[in-house]
Amino acid sequence: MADDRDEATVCYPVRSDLPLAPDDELLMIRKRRGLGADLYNGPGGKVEPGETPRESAIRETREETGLDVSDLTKRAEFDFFFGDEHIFLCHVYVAREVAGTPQTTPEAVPEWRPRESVPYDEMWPDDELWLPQVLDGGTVRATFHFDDGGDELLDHELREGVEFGEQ
Ligand SMILES: Nc1[nH]c(=O)nc2c1ncn2[C@H]1C[C@H](O)[C@@H](COP(=O)(O)OP(=O)(O)OP(=O)(O)O)O1
Repeated sequence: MADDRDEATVCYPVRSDLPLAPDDELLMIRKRRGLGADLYNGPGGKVEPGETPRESAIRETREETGLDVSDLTKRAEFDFFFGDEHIFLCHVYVAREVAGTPQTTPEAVPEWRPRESVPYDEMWPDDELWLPQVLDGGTVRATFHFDDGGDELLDHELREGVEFGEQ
Protein backbone atom coordinates (compact mmCIF):
# COMPACT_ATOMS: atom_id res chain seq x y z
CA MET A 1 0.00 0.00 0.00
CA ALA A 2 1.44 3.37 -0.98
CA ASP A 3 1.66 6.15 1.57
CA ASP A 4 2.59 9.81 1.48
CA ARG A 5 6.30 9.10 1.81
CA ASP A 6 6.62 7.07 -1.37
CA GLU A 7 8.72 8.75 -4.02
CA ALA A 8 9.60 7.76 -7.58
CA THR A 9 11.68 9.11 -10.43
CA VAL A 10 11.64 9.38 -14.20
CA CYS A 11 14.86 10.25 -16.08
CA TYR A 12 15.02 11.30 -19.72
CA PRO A 13 18.54 11.07 -21.20
CA VAL A 14 18.74 13.49 -24.15
CA ARG A 15 21.25 14.04 -26.95
CA SER A 16 21.72 15.80 -30.25
CA ASP A 17 23.55 14.52 -33.31
CA LEU A 18 25.53 17.73 -33.73
CA PRO A 19 27.55 19.46 -31.02
CA LEU A 20 25.80 22.62 -29.79
CA ALA A 21 22.55 21.68 -31.61
CA PRO A 22 19.33 21.60 -29.53
CA ASP A 23 18.53 18.20 -28.01
CA ASP A 24 16.64 16.29 -30.63
CA GLU A 25 16.54 12.73 -29.31
CA LEU A 26 15.49 11.25 -26.02
CA LEU A 27 16.02 7.80 -24.58
CA MET A 28 12.70 6.11 -23.92
CA ILE A 29 11.86 2.69 -22.57
CA ARG A 30 8.97 0.40 -23.23
CA LYS A 31 8.37 -0.99 -19.77
CA ARG A 32 8.10 -4.76 -19.60
CA ARG A 33 6.72 -5.15 -16.05
CA GLY A 34 5.47 -3.30 -12.98
CA LEU A 35 3.35 -0.16 -12.95
CA GLY A 36 2.86 1.10 -16.51
CA ALA A 37 3.91 -2.19 -18.16
CA ASP A 38 3.76 -1.94 -21.98
CA LEU A 39 3.72 1.86 -21.87
CA TYR A 40 6.55 4.07 -23.11
CA ASN A 41 8.23 6.22 -20.47
CA GLY A 42 11.64 7.44 -19.36
CA PRO A 43 13.68 5.05 -17.22
CA GLY A 44 12.84 5.30 -13.52
CA GLY A 45 11.32 3.66 -10.49
CA LYS A 46 10.91 3.89 -6.76
CA VAL A 47 13.34 5.82 -4.58
CA GLU A 48 14.93 3.39 -2.11
CA PRO A 49 15.57 4.09 1.58
CA GLY A 50 18.77 6.12 2.09
CA GLU A 51 18.84 7.26 -1.53
CA THR A 52 18.18 10.74 -2.94
CA PRO A 53 15.80 11.05 -5.91
CA ARG A 54 18.75 12.06 -8.08
CA GLU A 55 20.71 8.93 -7.05
CA SER A 56 17.60 6.85 -7.69
CA ALA A 57 17.20 8.25 -11.22
CA ILE A 58 20.84 7.39 -12.04
CA ARG A 59 20.56 3.87 -10.55
CA GLU A 60 17.22 3.07 -12.21
CA THR A 61 18.50 4.26 -15.59
CA ARG A 62 21.53 2.00 -15.27
CA GLU A 63 19.42 -1.00 -14.13
CA GLU A 64 16.78 -0.60 -16.82
CA THR A 65 18.93 0.42 -19.83
CA GLY A 66 22.63 -0.19 -19.03
CA LEU A 67 23.34 3.53 -19.58
CA ASP A 68 25.36 5.68 -17.18
CA VAL A 69 23.88 9.16 -16.94
CA SER A 70 25.22 12.35 -15.35
CA ASP A 71 24.62 16.10 -15.55
CA LEU A 72 21.01 15.69 -14.38
CA THR A 73 18.65 18.67 -14.09
CA LYS A 74 15.37 18.39 -12.22
CA ARG A 75 12.58 19.56 -14.51
CA ALA A 76 9.30 18.41 -13.00
CA GLU A 77 7.60 17.16 -9.85
CA PHE A 78 4.23 15.45 -9.63
CA ASP A 79 1.81 14.11 -7.06
CA PHE A 80 -0.12 11.16 -8.45
CA PHE A 81 -3.44 10.11 -6.93
CA PHE A 82 -5.38 6.96 -7.85
CA GLY A 83 -8.76 7.80 -6.35
CA ASP A 84 -8.08 9.07 -2.80
CA GLU A 85 -4.76 7.24 -2.59
CA HIS A 86 -1.54 9.20 -2.97
CA ILE A 87 0.52 6.82 -5.13
CA PHE A 88 3.80 8.72 -5.01
CA LEU A 89 5.65 11.97 -5.45
CA CYS A 90 7.50 11.70 -8.76
CA HIS A 91 10.69 13.65 -9.63
CA VAL A 92 11.52 14.08 -13.31
CA TYR A 93 15.09 14.66 -14.53
CA VAL A 94 16.73 15.35 -17.87
CA ALA A 95 20.27 13.92 -18.23
CA ARG A 96 22.69 15.60 -20.64
CA GLU A 97 25.65 13.22 -20.28
CA VAL A 98 25.01 9.66 -21.40
CA ALA A 99 27.61 6.87 -21.60
CA GLY A 100 27.16 3.38 -22.97
CA THR A 101 24.86 1.58 -25.38
CA PRO A 102 21.21 0.98 -24.47
CA GLN A 103 20.50 -2.65 -23.67
CA THR A 104 17.26 -4.54 -23.28
CA THR A 105 16.85 -5.72 -19.69
CA PRO A 106 14.18 -7.78 -17.90
CA GLU A 107 12.51 -4.47 -16.98
CA ALA A 108 12.64 -2.46 -20.19
CA VAL A 109 13.31 -2.18 -23.91
CA PRO A 110 15.20 1.09 -24.47
CA GLU A 111 15.40 3.11 -27.67
CA TRP A 112 16.51 6.57 -28.79
CA ARG A 113 13.60 8.45 -30.34
CA PRO A 114 13.46 11.79 -32.15
CA ARG A 115 11.39 14.17 -30.05
CA GLU A 116 8.93 14.57 -32.94
CA SER A 117 7.99 10.90 -32.61
CA VAL A 118 7.32 10.62 -28.88
CA PRO A 119 4.42 8.07 -28.79
CA TYR A 120 2.01 9.96 -26.54
CA ASP A 121 -0.84 7.58 -27.39
CA GLU A 122 1.19 4.74 -25.81
CA MET A 123 2.21 6.63 -22.67
CA TRP A 124 0.63 7.65 -19.38
CA PRO A 125 -2.11 10.14 -20.28
CA ASP A 126 -0.54 12.94 -18.24
CA ASP A 127 2.71 12.85 -20.21
CA GLU A 128 1.51 14.94 -23.15
CA LEU A 129 0.54 17.68 -20.67
CA TRP A 130 4.10 18.23 -19.43
CA LEU A 131 6.77 16.41 -21.44
CA PRO A 132 6.76 18.90 -24.37
CA GLN A 133 7.50 21.77 -21.94
CA VAL A 134 10.24 19.74 -20.22
CA LEU A 135 11.88 18.91 -23.56
CA ASP A 136 11.77 22.63 -24.40
CA GLY A 137 13.82 23.30 -21.25
CA GLY A 138 10.91 24.31 -19.00
CA THR A 139 9.88 23.19 -15.52
CA VAL A 140 6.52 21.88 -14.31
CA ARG A 141 4.85 21.17 -10.94
CA ALA A 142 1.57 19.27 -11.13
CA THR A 143 -0.96 17.09 -9.35
CA PHE A 144 -2.68 14.37 -11.38
CA HIS A 145 -5.89 12.68 -10.24
CA PHE A 146 -6.62 9.31 -11.85
CA ASP A 147 -9.56 6.98 -11.28
CA ASP A 148 -9.18 4.25 -8.64
CA GLY A 149 -7.50 1.85 -11.07
CA GLY A 150 -5.05 4.43 -12.46
CA ASP A 151 -6.37 4.10 -16.01
CA GLU A 152 -8.17 7.37 -16.63
CA LEU A 153 -6.87 10.85 -15.90
CA LEU A 154 -9.80 12.70 -14.32
CA ASP A 155 -8.37 16.05 -13.28
CA HIS A 156 -5.12 17.94 -12.87
CA GLU A 157 -3.53 21.17 -11.65
CA LEU A 158 -0.32 22.24 -13.38
CA ARG A 159 2.09 25.14 -12.93
CA GLU A 160 5.02 26.00 -15.20
CA GLY A 161 8.22 27.91 -14.53
CA VAL A 162 8.85 26.57 -11.01
CA GLU A 163 12.30 26.60 -9.34
CA PHE A 164 13.79 23.29 -8.14
CA GLY A 165 17.24 24.56 -7.17
CA GLU A 166 19.75 21.75 -6.53
CA GLN A 167 17.17 18.99 -5.97
N1 LIG B 1 1.52 8.98 -14.80
C1 LIG B 1 2.83 8.72 -14.94
N2 LIG B 1 3.57 9.41 -15.84
C2 LIG B 1 4.88 9.14 -16.00
O1 LIG B 1 5.52 9.77 -16.85
N3 LIG B 1 5.54 8.21 -15.26
C3 LIG B 1 4.84 7.54 -14.38
C4 LIG B 1 3.48 7.75 -14.16
N4 LIG B 1 3.07 6.89 -13.19
C5 LIG B 1 4.15 6.17 -12.84
N5 LIG B 1 5.23 6.57 -13.54
C6 LIG B 1 6.58 6.05 -13.45
C7 LIG B 1 7.35 6.62 -12.31
C8 LIG B 1 8.32 5.50 -12.04
O2 LIG B 1 9.40 5.59 -12.95
C9 LIG B 1 7.52 4.25 -12.36
C10 LIG B 1 6.85 3.65 -11.15
O3 LIG B 1 7.71 2.92 -10.50
P1 LIG B 1 7.50 1.35 -10.36
O4 LIG B 1 6.82 1.12 -9.07
O5 LIG B 1 6.85 0.79 -11.55
O6 LIG B 1 8.95 1.03 -10.31
P2 LIG B 1 9.66 -0.17 -10.98
O7 LIG B 1 8.72 -1.04 -11.76
O8 LIG B 1 10.81 0.40 -11.70
O9 LIG B 1 10.00 -0.93 -9.72
P3 LIG B 1 11.30 -0.85 -8.91
O10 LIG B 1 12.42 -1.03 -9.92
O11 LIG B 1 11.08 -1.98 -7.99
O12 LIG B 1 11.36 0.48 -8.24
O13 LIG B 1 6.49 4.66 -13.23
